[in-house]
Amino acid sequence: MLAISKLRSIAIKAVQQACIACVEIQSHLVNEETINKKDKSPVTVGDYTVQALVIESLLSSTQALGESEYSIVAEEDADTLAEQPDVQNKVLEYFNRYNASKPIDASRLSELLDKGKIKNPTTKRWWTLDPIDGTLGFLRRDQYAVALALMEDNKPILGILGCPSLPIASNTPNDKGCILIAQKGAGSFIRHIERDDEQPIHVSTQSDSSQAIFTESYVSRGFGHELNSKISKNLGVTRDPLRIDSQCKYAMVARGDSDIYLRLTELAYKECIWDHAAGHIIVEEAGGQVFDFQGKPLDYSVGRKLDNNIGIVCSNSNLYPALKESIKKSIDFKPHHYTFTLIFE
Ligand SMILES: Nc1ncnc2c1ncn2[C@@H]1O[C@H](COP(=O)(O)OS(=O)(=O)O)[C@@H](OP(=O)(O)O)[C@H]1O
Ligand SMILES: [Mg+2]
Repeated sequence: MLAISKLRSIAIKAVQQACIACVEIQSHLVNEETINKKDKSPVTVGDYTVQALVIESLLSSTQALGESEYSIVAEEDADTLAEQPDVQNKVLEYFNRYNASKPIDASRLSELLDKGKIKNPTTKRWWTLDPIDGTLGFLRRDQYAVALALMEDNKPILGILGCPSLPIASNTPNDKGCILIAQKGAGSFIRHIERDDEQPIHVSTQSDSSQAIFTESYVSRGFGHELNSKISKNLGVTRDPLRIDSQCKYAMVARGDSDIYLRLTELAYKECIWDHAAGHIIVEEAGGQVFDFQGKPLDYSVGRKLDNNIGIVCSNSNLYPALKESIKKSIDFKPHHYTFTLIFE
């Protein structure tokens, strides 16, 4: 099996190229290039182009080193794209521009995209990819991320988050575009999209909950923001939350710009694994905690969704115990986890 350090470089290269493509595609995006998937979430030329580019890059880099193919679990597939010939042509045009040495046709494009369609990985190591996490942020020209994780025995061992619109540091707001990287047992790092040097990152040491900085989704889905404000009130938080799209929220906690990220929108919603695997290991390797609302570890062993988990609790280590208590005070989970009620004083 390939050394993890080799796969780390391969994954960074794939995400770096994807980020460059995202920036260009975003600058040319017009509404016609947005179509609706069955679930009505917007999928753009960007999502398909990036999924195909990353899969092609991972396959060719690992194959060149004689490694057998790893399963890939990714957000998009070719079905909706095939119904939209104009969008498909645009995706092919972009793909072949970035992959000029090995141009492909529509059928190979579908084949590449559909590699990500599997329900359950069949290899010990497997990739999970969200080509554009935070599609709404991408369309709004705000925050989004290319999220790639390598799993081994159903746990993340590598996480790469490409954040093309996120400033490399909070004190240099105009210097945008960073990649966060974590390898199991080797820490978390940040690098600029256009530079090779990496700096270690750590979660904050904040232990005064009144000063804690919460981060939550930009859009409030279900009872999301209401629940978070309940929990932060019970924790004694006094500051307004940050609202950011995508796994950039994990990035903010991992580098200490935020102390807590909470996510629970409705009980019936099951989180997609590609929305969490990369951010999860990046926060853990930066010294933070990632569990669900009942304190359970995230279980990536049951297919494309976190079916055994309820929501996400991500925090620096100092605040985690008090946060758990505040969650207990704010939500009453009923037996068998079928329902819960927010507790109002
Ligand atoms: N109901 C509900 N609850 C929780 N999560 C949901 C829900 N519906 C969708 N999604 C997934 O959320 C991903 C975007 O999350 P964000 O936190 O970036 O949302 S937001 O843009 O800030 O509102 C988004 O990922 P992308 O599709 O990659 O953008 C979805 O996978
Ligand atoms: Mg996506």
